[in-house]
Amino acid sequence: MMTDVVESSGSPARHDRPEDTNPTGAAAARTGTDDSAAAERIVAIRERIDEIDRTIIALWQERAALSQEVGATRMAAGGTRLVLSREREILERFRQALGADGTQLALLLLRAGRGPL
Ligand SMILES: C=C(O[C@@H]1C=C(C(=O)O)C=C[C@H]1O)C(=O)O
Repeated sequence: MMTDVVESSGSPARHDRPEDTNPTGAAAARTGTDDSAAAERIVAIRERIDEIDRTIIALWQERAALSQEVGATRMAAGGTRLVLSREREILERFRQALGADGTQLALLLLRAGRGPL
């Protein structure tokens, strides 16, 4: 029978799984499965995911600081705070590499570099 489960994203998803086979043990609480081989692999993959996330956060912060420094340097020299042609290049780079999500990501990156407008 179909059962409703709430996945970690918070959105409900439907699975063909009898209620009495829902994973319920301690490993399942951490990884979403009672299968020990799968749980072990998931834990290993998550270590790399966590490493990647730390790198992304550090790079995000470095980029924002550099972008703010460019803006401050330019304004101190009498230039503009933003250069829209350069921003368009960056949006296009991310769109080409990642599609529509890339555009959204680039918009967030550019916003982080601007600080409050
Ligand atoms: C960092 C710069 O200044 C601003 C910020 C940008 C960015 O975060 O990439 C790009 C263009 C400018 O609007 C730059 O001109 O390179």
